[in-house]
Amino acid sequence: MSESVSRTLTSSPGLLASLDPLLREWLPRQRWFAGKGRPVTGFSLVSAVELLPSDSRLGLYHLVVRAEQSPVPGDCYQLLIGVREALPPRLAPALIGHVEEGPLAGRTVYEALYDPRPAEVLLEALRTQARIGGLLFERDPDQEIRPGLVPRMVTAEQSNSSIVYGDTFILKLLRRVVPGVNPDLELPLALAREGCPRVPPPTAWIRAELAGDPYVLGVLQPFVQGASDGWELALRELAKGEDFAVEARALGRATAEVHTALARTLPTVTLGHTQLELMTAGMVERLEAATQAVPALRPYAPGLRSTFEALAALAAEGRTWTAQRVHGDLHLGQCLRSPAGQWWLIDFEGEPAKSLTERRLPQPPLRDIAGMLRSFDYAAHSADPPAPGWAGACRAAYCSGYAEVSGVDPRTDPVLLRACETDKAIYEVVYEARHRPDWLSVPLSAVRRLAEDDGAPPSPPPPLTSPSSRRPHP
Ligand SMILES: Nc1ncnc2c1ncn2[C@@H]1O[C@H](COP(=O)(O)OP(=O)(O)O)[C@@H](O)[C@H]1O
Ligand SMILES: O=P(O)(O)O[C@H]1O[C@H](CO)[C@@H](O[C@H]2O[C@H](CO)[C@@H](O)[C@H](O)[C@H]2O)[C@H](O)[C@H]1O
Repeated sequence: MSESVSRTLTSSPGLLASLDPLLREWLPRQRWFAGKGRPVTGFSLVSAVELLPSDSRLGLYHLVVRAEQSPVPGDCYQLLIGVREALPPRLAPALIGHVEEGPLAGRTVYEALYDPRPAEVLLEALRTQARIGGLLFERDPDQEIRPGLVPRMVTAEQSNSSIVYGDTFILKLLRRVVPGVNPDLELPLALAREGCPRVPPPTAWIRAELAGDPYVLGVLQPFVQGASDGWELALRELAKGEDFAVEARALGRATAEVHTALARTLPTVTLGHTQLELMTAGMVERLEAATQAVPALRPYAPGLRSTFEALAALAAEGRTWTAQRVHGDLHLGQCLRSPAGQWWLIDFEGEPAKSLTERRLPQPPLRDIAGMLRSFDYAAHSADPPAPGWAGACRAAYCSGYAEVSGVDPRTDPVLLRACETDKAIYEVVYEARHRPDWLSVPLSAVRRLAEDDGAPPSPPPPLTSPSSRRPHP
């Protein structure tokens, strides 16, 4: 490995103190900062590794810091901090600030991922399977990484941060990090072992042992070149007044391929009365918490609760369900279509708001299906004017595609499907209220429909190929 990467130091004591005022201001503004709405009251250092010497022209620190948000315990974040005398204009958007005192006094610190050199350092460490301080850069021995791939930071709105290398690989660096097995690495590795072609197989990853706990900090995967995500494609078709049912059906097939591979390779369990009680109790609890957080939900709470009660009633009659590992946060933005027309599923991290333990629990596959059904509805209701007929055709085609591969049509289980969709719509209301208040009306409109409907099961599966049913403009 290169000379520059080989120098590792633990943090000097004053490092975090000198960065503290700058990070307090900068961190809460980041899209991936999970603790929005509560001020950061301080930082504690979990780990510091100097990847490029800070007394050189360009320094680079890898930090894991806990952002205290008293009185609640704060989250831990992975930061890559570049250090320079001054920032060239092209790096202006990456500025964190000018350090006043401490070991970096007089220097400028910035978000290093915007800068090609620090990004190259990470890829080089993965390529050479470096061990730097507590950071373990590991690679699938059967996959090669060519040296010298040119990095560029992905600028899309993300929960984490990604760098594309030469259109060959994409490295996702997790931002809010928690100890334990991370499904974003665990599930794609399991699917790769199973030979599932719908998920890019991890090439390399960054792990760390921090304060005695194991962490996954990043995953490098093949980059699907020229791909568009399902959300962009759906909006494009909607804007043209075009049907998306053919793609929705292909997405249903891809989802079923992933589910069947996961069920083959990882344990499945039967959910009986007790587990179902726990599951519905969780749904009701999330509803209660959501109505506290978002008062606009309150009028709909009784209608939404009755959906969960219908599920509890089925369980009480002795109905059981099979649960397995699932994607956990499936929506159109997590699906990539290659120029050759193949669909890939990405981002197996699960819902960021849930604990790692919850995200790794086996779930009914209808959880993911509900996520995608919601996503068609999201696209249709973010269009102007809303296009519920378009969403209906996509939802039907998606279920049909799923049934073709798995042998199970999701619509034959309407009570659980409706409960999962309702739970997801409630999650989305909270997510939007916290991250994108302008979008709140989209899941709220679904909540209104789900609460006002009397819970009658959806109509039987419609034909696979229906003509474009986008509602004409009123
Ligand atoms: N293997 C890949 N090939 C091409 N683009 C990808 C790949 N993985 C992710 N992306 C792009 O990067 C974006 C962010 O990836 P994602 O895993 O969803 O991150 P996050 O967890 O931060 O939301 C995706 O929306 C997609 O556009
Ligand atoms: O992709 P992430 O893991 O960051 O997921 C989070 O953000 C998503 C938005 O970017 C959010 O998805 C919601 O909005 C989508 C449109 O932007 C829509 O397609 C999804 O159906 C809807 O849930 C997701 O919920 C959140 O976890």
